[in-house]
Amino acid sequence: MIGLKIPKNMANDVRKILLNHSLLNLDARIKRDNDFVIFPLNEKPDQDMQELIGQKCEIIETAFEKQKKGPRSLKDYLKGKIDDETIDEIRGSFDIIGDVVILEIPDDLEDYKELIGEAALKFTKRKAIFRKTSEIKGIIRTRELEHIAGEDISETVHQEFGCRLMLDVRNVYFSPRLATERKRVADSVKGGEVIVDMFAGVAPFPVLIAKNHDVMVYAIDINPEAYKYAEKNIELNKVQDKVIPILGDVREVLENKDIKADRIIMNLPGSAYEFLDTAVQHIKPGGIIHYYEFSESFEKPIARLKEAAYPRKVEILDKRKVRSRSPGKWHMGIDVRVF
Ligand SMILES: C[S@@+](CC[C@H](N)C(=O)[O-])C[C@H]1O[C@@H](n2cnc3c(N)ncnc32)[C@H](O)[C@@H]1O
Repeated sequence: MIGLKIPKNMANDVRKILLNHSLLNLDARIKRDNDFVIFPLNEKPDQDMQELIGQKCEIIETAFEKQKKGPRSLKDYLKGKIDDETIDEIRGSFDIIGDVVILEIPDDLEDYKELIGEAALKFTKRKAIFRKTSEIKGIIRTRELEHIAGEDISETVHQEFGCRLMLDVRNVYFSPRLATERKRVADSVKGGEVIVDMFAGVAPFPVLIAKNHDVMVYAIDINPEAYKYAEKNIELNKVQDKVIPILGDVREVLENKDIKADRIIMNLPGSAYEFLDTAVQHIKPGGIIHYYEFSESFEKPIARLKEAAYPRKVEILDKRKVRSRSPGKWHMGIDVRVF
């Protein structure tokens, strides 16, 4: 069977990436020794995935023991009670944030919510299970949640690429699904940069960047709760001398500060376009904007970027579908250099 051999200290983060991309073979047992972990894979990861995981990974051919019998998956726990297709849908909706699991349960399974919650609790071995009861909405981008199993705790510490991120899932925006996007951006940073995260939330981008580079990051957010956790996370990750948290509307904050940035992060995909003029005013010649937008195609966000920058010239460095938003619509990421 194909295995992915990686140094032990990377195992936790890589396991999450493999699970998110359905690459981990759950029927086989992970191998471990003092220095390395070997994950059993369903298929060989493509080049992009291998680069993301890191250069220290090695694809090898090796034998794995079979997993012990007993309920291991959500399907095993719910067998005979809910049909397999619906369980797959619920499983696909899982967001695991620290000790908290957030999942989606279709309305017609309302009567089974406690059962599903208990199964999710056993399956994930986390502390609290919440059900999504609204879309992400409003300026601060939070959603309503219903507690369905375990302890009713919504504050937790999530681990991501060596960073510890404290947050309350009820009061702030946070998506573990953006972990690989954050890593991609952080990996492109160079030492000495001045960076502005215009919509920083609990500061996952700034903390990851500052942990790995000698930089100065301004982490701005309008949500007082997100600001509070950003302050905590900066302290938890010991990056106080590199990240400055600022509470306020980014337009007003930047209007009163003479900041010129080498890099600006604009992860507010529903309305970041309204703030492009501010970003262009504060980006240095040759600086990079990481711009995000919900869109069906790349054309619209690219046209908006060009229009906002005019008469300055832009170079599109990269464009990608970060994740699916709804059928036909994507959370697009565009990296652009502004001259
Ligand atoms: C989609 S979240 C992104 C959070 C963070 N970048 C992350 O990856 O987790 C967008 C954030 O923008 C903040 N926000 C919305 N409008 C804002 C504004 N005008 N000025 C500053 N922050 C704003 C929200 O409070 C929210 O935390």
